[in-house]
Amino acid sequence: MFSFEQATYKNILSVPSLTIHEKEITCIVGESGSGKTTLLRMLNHLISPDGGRITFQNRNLMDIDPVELRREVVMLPQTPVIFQGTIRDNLEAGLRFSEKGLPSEKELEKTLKKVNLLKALDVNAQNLSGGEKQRLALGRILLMEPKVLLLDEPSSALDDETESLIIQTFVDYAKAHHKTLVMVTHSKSLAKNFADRILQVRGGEVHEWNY
Ligand SMILES: Nc1ncnc2c1ncn2[C@@H]1O[C@H](COP(=O)(O)OP(=O)(O)OP(=O)(O)O)[C@@H](O)[C@H]1O
Repeated sequence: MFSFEQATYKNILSVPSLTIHEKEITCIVGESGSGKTTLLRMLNHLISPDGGRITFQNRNLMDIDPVELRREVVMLPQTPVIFQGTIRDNLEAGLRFSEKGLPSEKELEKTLKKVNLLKALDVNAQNLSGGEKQRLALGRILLMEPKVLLLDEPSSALDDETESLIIQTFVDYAKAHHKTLVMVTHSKSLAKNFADRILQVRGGEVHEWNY
């Protein structure tokens, strides 16, 4: 689905050859600062390689309109983006951005239940806790129904229970809907539990980790 060909980024990453397969759960592990987030950001073209190329469904990422790409390849960053306004505004934001139709009231409420956010749609999103904001951002992504979900490890500000809930929700969703999930995690045991394949970033290189 994604293919790296001699792709390099500054002196941070050098990836001569790497394929990320469709409908698999790929976990990315590696020490802090090794380049895991950088790798994830390359997949939805938040940054582009300064050498070589990356393809998505056999098309060079450079040739794909970023709005079109991010309709299909959606990232949940370490610290979620929360917009001014209500929970409803925030749930609808992704669909507005990707120029998709807006969901019904019922769909919005169903999504809140899915991510275990038991709040009214008209609540001001700024007043939510860190974990609730993370779940709201997750709900926004689920509504977009992208082909590929990119999950950067939820910030360490979250308690373990909330973190595993978010990851579990992502994994269940990806499995049930045959989505491709690429997930950064510091936890090798978590990766072993969930991943079809584990990639390790180390010394600027990316290798398959066979445990
Ligand atoms: N745009 C950039 N320009 C220069 N250096 C950068 C840039 N982006 C990231 N870096 C550096 O590249 C390295 C890898 O960063 P990255 O965020 O990808 O690591 P990580 O493995 O995700 O770390 P963590 O587990 O701590 O989140 C770090 O040393 C970081 O400071």
